[in-house]
Amino acid sequence: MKIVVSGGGTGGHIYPALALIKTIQKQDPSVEFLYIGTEKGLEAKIIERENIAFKAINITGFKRSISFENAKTVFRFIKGVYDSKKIIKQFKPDVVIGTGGYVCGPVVYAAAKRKIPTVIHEQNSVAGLTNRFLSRYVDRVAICFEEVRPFFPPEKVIMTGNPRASEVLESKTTGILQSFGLKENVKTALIVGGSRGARPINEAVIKSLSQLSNKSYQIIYVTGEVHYKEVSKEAEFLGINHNVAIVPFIHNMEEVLSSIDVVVGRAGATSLAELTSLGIPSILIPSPYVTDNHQVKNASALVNKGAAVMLEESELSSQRLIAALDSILLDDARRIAMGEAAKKLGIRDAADKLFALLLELVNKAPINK
Ligand SMILES: CC(=O)N[C@H]1[C@@H](OP(=O)(O)OP(=O)(O)OC[C@H]2O[C@@H](n3ccc(=O)[nH]c3=O)[C@H](O)[C@@H]2O)O[C@H](CO)[C@@H](O)[C@@H]1O
Repeated sequence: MKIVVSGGGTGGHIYPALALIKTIQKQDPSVEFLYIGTEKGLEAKIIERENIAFKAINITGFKRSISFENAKTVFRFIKGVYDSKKIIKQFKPDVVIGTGGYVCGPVVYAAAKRKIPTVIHEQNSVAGLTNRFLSRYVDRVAICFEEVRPFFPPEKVIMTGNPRASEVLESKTTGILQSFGLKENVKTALIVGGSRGARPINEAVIKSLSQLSNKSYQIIYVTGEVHYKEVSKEAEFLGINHNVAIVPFIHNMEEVLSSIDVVVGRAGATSLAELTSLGIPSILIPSPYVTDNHQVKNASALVNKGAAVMLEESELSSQRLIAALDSILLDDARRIAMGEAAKKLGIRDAADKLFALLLELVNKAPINK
């Protein structure tokens, strides 16, 4: 069997794709994959590290206001469809899956037009623009939140959950905290502003560093690649203690998460799938800069069940951040209750469900289409 996978821009669209690929490779090593992304998105770097065949097309997203850039995007979309058709004709996939981000648009559209079975995977509680457009053409729409169902043609929708929820479960590793220069038996918070880092979170964390470095708990603080230099300089100036480890990005997040007691982060859907799968309490600061404010809706699904607390970016301050961390890390009963509430929300067999959906489509498809 041959599968084309496409998804990109940010980690939230790429890691579910990668988790699905890894699950399928384990269950059927004969399956061949081709990943189609862009050179500029995070996918080029992430997929390259995994030894998966990768082809890039050139495409950008639409701007919300009318602009000359949008005219260029239309042209790039048409060119993207043309290039995707060529790649697809050559690779001859049995099924094509898009996991979000604008790169999926031309790839999945081209596949549907060539009558190849197609699936899109929507991670969020509000549908992304590309997935809304593609849902008219694809065979199935796999979702992770019930709230998103009404955005799509009802007969195509199937609840699978996010494959990353399955992957993080299998990755219990010991000695991870030591690899960050931290202690193994001390309560640990992970602070991370999504896959690209978030300046407003970084600003609040920098202001909190001196106080945090005197706490009985320890911190892994992921700045985001582009912010790392600036944050490290500030931290050096402040002379932080050895209980805070600062890194630009974590490539083995699935291993690290199993040693974490609380996460402070954005409310990206893939991160939330990981947290609920493992039952990790969280302090969520939804990004206000995303389509239809969907991170607030993602976060609310956890907050309403007692699995997370939400801090709006507009009310974020070092005092609030430290108080939220203290209230969970210094209160065992609360931390455990939040963790249990999170665990109840996890869909842990998501990767198997998504693979089963692909198989169903491939087996139904007429031969020699
Ligand atoms: C600004 C933006 O458009 N954000 C969207 C993007 O977020 P973003 O890409 O930040 O997505 P998520 O927070 O959902 O997922 C991030 C992924 O990257 C991984 N990771 C992160 C940091 C790191 O150092 N190492 C690492 O491996 C996480 O473990 C996770 O698997 O996609 C999500 C899923 O569609 C959406 O919900 C978000 O709204």
